[in-house]
Amino acid sequence: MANLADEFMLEMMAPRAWILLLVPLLLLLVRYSLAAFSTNRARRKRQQPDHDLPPPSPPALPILGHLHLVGSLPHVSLGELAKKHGYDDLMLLRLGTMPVLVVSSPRAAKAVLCTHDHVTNRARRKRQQPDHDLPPPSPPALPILGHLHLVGSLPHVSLGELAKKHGYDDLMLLRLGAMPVLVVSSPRAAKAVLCTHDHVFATRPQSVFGEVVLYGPSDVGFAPYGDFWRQMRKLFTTHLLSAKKVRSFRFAREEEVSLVMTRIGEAAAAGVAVDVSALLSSFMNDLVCLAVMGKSFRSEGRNKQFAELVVDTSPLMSGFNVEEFFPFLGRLGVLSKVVRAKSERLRRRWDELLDRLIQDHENKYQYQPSTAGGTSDPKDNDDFIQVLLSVREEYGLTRERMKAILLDVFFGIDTSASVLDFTMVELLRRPQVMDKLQAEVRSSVPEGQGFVTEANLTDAAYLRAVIKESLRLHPVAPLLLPHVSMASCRVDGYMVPAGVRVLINIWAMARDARFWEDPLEFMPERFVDGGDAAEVDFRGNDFQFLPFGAGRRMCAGINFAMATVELMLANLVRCFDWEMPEGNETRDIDMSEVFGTVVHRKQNLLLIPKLHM
Ligand code: HEM
Repeated sequence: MANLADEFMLEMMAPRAWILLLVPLLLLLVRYSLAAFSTNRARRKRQQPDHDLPPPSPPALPILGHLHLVGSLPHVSLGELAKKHGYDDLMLLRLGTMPVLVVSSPRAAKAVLCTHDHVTNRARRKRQQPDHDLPPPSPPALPILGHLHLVGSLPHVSLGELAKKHGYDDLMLLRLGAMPVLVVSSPRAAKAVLCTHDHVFATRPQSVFGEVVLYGPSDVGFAPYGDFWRQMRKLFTTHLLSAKKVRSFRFAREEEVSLVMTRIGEAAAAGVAVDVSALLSSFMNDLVCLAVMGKSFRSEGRNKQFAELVVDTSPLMSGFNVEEFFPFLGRLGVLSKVVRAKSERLRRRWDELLDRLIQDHENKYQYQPSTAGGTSDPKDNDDFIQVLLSVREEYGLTRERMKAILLDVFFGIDTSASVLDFTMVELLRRPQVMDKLQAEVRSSVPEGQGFVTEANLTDAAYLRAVIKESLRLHPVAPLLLPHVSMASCRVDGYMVPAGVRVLINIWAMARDARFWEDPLEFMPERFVDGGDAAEVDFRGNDFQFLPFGAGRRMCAGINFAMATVELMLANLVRCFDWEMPEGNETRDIDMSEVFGTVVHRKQNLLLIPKLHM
């Protein structure tokens, strides 16, 4: 045995035996090392991938992708799927056409949400501070209607609420039927549209109404932007409604106001209620008739005919008509025929009244174009028809163009009457404001003087603040008149395509707590010295307050409107104290509105006047 052991030991010590023993051992070692190396490499590759391969995906179906693998509880089914395939960290799926990365481990979550957070945030930031070619954001839409079902009977209110709900505080792109509409809800975006890019947004939409009732359109308010509009606007602002011309109508205004005060005085003496809303409308109508025709046709009933025509025309002007949202319906014929027929009927009624008036003027004044420049200079006290006849050569005015311009003047009636109506209601609801206003106006008129004149009102700061506050809380054109983009344009970082209708929601901006203190309170004090909005005016430079618009298409009748509203309001509060009819409280006054080109209160205001003097 010992020999055998010795022999074995000797064998082992021999070099050949060592080699024989070592080779299989080495082979085994290499195999294990290689196996360990390759598994580690695969693990490492999964753990710290350093290649351009996408994350792994389970097998997918042709169109559905992995959609059929996602159950009603996606967190559960995605968890099970990842586990089943061993995709413990990341798994790339395709749900329909949408690629989706599923993150299932803390390490991968840290990589996405912490290490590479800037990549995901960049996309979010891009949406928040846009500087790209994307259109403005839109809420979800329905297939054919688009967002039409979201616009209620008071579009300024529903559009304001919609913008707020989705956080689209500046711009929001809607589709009303087939029509793309940009809704502007912040002063910054309004400034971009009406000031910075005013030249791009200065045109108006086309409509059957404009084509038929406004002869083309050949007026100022609805004419497309261009040389013709520029000429008509110049005519309007230099000859019809310049500050000088408005001053020259001062006595006519004072006379019309005194007539109204006399009528109210009679009601006061009889102790009966007055329909203040109706009275204000007929006052504005009579005043405009006087400005246009040079004399009142009240007794002949012609003033009333104009008033009725304005009321009948108003619904077609609002720009919220079905055939405009669905032009294909128009092309089918039925709808456009109805609208056209309605417009033609209105146009015939306007023609009948205006043609006669213009003809009378032509016969009476025998207008001859002057030799030099083809113009005879209009005089200060000429009525509007006289003015138009005297400059017709200079401006190339046809009979139709004259009528279109006169229509714009008539459309202005409604605005001022509605402003006065809203103001009276707010004053009744706030007796302290009424008292303060009455004190200011009454103290500015010398004792013994009958009615308030414009000369008495030069320092009436509170009166102006009251009117401003009324225009802020109740802008009578809450979406302005519609503008249209003439080219694609970057607004506030978003790309607005050409041909988009633009609505500026001045109603929402004037009630936005970001720009106004206690925005829903009627507080004229904000506009007087020391108030937080003392420097804010409505002349188109303060974009949180745009009752007359801003830029090129801003209201052309602002001087005429303000002079009239101030004088009428001053007389109403100076000559009378006002009470609600028996059994009614001021808190019962219905503030609901009716939308149109001009917004009105739904119910007429009935009040009992008490003579002050
Ligand atoms: C308080 C009364 C009034 C208010 C609140 C008012 C308001 C407005 C507004 C918001 C616009 C549209 C601006 C835009 O689209 O950017 C406008 C346009 C216009 N307004 Fe007035 N308005 C008033 C009275 C008048 C009066 C009395 C007249 C004429 C006698 C008049 C003539 C016009 C005209 C011609 C335009 C169209 C301007 C254009 O497109 O170039 N407005 N007005």
